[in-house]
Amino acid sequence: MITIENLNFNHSKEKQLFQDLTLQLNSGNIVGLLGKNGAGKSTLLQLLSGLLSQKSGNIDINGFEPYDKNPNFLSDLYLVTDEPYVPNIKIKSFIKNFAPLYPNFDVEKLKNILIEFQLDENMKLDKISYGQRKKFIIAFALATNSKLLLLDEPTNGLDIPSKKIFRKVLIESINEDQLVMISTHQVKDIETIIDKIIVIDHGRITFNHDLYEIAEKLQFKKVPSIHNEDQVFYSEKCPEGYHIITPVNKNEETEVDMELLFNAINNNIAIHI
Ligand SMILES: Nc1ncnc2c1ncn2[C@@H]1O[C@H](COP(=O)(O)OP(=O)(O)OP(=O)(O)O)[C@@H](O)[C@H]1O
Repeated sequence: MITIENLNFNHSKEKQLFQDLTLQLNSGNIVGLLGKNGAGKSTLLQLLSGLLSQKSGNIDINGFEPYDKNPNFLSDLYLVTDEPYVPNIKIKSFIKNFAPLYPNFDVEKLKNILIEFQLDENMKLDKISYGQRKKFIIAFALATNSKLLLLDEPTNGLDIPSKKIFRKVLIESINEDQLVMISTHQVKDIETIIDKIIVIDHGRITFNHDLYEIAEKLQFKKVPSIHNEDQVFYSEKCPEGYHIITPVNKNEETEVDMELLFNAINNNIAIHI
């Protein structure tokens, strides 16, 4: 669905951010795009949505080059930015004006998600909180049924119950034809819903694996002390002892602790998968 080949990009007057970046992503996945501040997550989402143009290299999304801004491409893509721009109108006017731009828009789905998020169609978008606006835009994005959903820090500003509802409505909403990319630092917010992790650092992809591969190859445990250091890829001290990442032993699978894994990758620990 997405093929990126030898992508080179820098913001004007800035040093090179992406250098020969190559990446292939298929539909049917919810991808967690992780990375430290300034790693290039938002820039990558802007390149994929055609807001920015690469300096060289190719981006192909279902046969479209994003920066060409073909209407058929734009009507099958939704980018939720961290600070979504919304006009000063009621939710119902927003739906009336913008839903027709998306041929697969599902009004019933939107209404159901608005109920889940406790939003009312008569609310004015400039009179609601940042978190409520964010929830509305997430609901709208899901209702477009776009093949590509790009969510930049979607859980920023959401309270704890709303984060749970976000995960629920996302999982219920998407199908195998869609690809969802969620950029975040809030690893815990998305660890139960993503099936692939991509980590970028200084514009380079430093980790790109499916969850099932990680669960098959690594174990995440809490131990009182560390005995065999050779067998431990990464450890962090905790009140009960240590959180550790080890290779899988005797085919015993554990739940992936994404925050621990992310910390290990950020500490340049070689994780063998
Ligand atoms: N409009 C811009 N003009 C110049 N430089 C920019 C612009 N936007 C981003 N950058 C720079 O590009 C790099 C990548 O920024 P980007 O916003 O993509 O990172 P990010 O991973 O999304 O960070 P964060 O997690 O803080 O949102 C940073 O060094 C940033 O300073």
